[in-house]
Amino acid sequence: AAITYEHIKTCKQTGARLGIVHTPHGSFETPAFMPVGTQATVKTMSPEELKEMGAGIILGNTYHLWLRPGNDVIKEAGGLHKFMNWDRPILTDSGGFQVFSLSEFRKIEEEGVHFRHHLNGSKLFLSPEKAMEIQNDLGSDIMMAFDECPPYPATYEYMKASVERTSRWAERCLKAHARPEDQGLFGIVQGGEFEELRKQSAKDLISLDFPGYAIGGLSVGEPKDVMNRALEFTTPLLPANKPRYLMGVGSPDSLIDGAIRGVDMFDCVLPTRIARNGTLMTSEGRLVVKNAKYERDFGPLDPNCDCYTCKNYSRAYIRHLIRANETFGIRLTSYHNLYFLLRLMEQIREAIRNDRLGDFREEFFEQYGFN
Ligand SMILES: CNc1nc2cc3c(cc2[nH]1)N=C(N)NC3
Repeated sequence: AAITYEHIKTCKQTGARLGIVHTPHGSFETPAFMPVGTQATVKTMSPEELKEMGAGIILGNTYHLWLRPGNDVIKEAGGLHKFMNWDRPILTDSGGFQVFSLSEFRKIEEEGVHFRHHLNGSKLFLSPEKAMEIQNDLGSDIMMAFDECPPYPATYEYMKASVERTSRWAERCLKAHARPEDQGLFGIVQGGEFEELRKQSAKDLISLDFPGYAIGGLSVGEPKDVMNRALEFTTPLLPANKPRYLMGVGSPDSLIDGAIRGVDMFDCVLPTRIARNGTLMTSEGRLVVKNAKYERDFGPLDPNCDCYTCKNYSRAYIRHLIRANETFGIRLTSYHNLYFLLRLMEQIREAIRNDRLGDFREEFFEQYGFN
């Protein structure tokens, strides 16, 4: 099989697990954070810098790459790995979420979704088969099934019909899966905050025997306790010998709380997105470097960080670059934020090794300033 999960151990203090995911382009340790490279680049970072900071796998996006430059172009280049010069694992999202979050969308039918291009308004159509064809051309190691991503909140009735359709679409994705020996296809469990529907969705997808499962429909504006409760009754439904991927998460506290609840893989645009306006994640909490109080602060962004940015540049200098709209500024802030999250995942894995992730959560929350 293209994707296999190796369980190393489960933390004795929490439900967190330490593992390794093996893919055709190499392996990565879990729990893992996956930097997002929506348009075939993790914004402002080179592949060498991503490797230097320890990124084991990155994300690409079916929706965006289909629209621009086109999956045909990337296929002709020899696939996404060659096109972007990244020889480690790549996971591509299926476009399900992007259609519902980006496009003024028209109509969901059994066949697929009709919607308008989010940039030029032209009419478009995505289906399970089309999403699989695009990901096949991209050549990603992990493909995501094409699912319906209901808005939050949604009624039980709407969510029930949506889950049943997502299960039918998952089966169609499996049928359209051209190269299962080279690419792994993950099913996406939906069902919102309804335990019965999460159970139904998980049951349907497990019967299709995917090599990994994502938990979708979260991190869509629901309160954190709703997300944590949904995780508490969803992750135990999923097979212990396969990776569990919580889509679109997240912030440092959500990564720790997701790992504690048995999640193995995470992705989020947060680190690079907030970096672009000079907001940094540091060991003492969030820091907005444009703030006047840093004008003559010649210390590092984070005194407890040993990343390239923190070893070589000051808050004053980075503040200046960001205010002057100098591109080098967002390179430095992006590098630090990604490094911060990747190092947090290493600390989480270390805490699992030492059966103390609960204690680590207390220490981190105290220092970072979470409640
Ligand atoms: C940022 N929050 C977020 N929630 C998500 C949920 C999903 C997703 C992407 C997400 N991102 N992709 C899917 N194909 N389905 C579920």
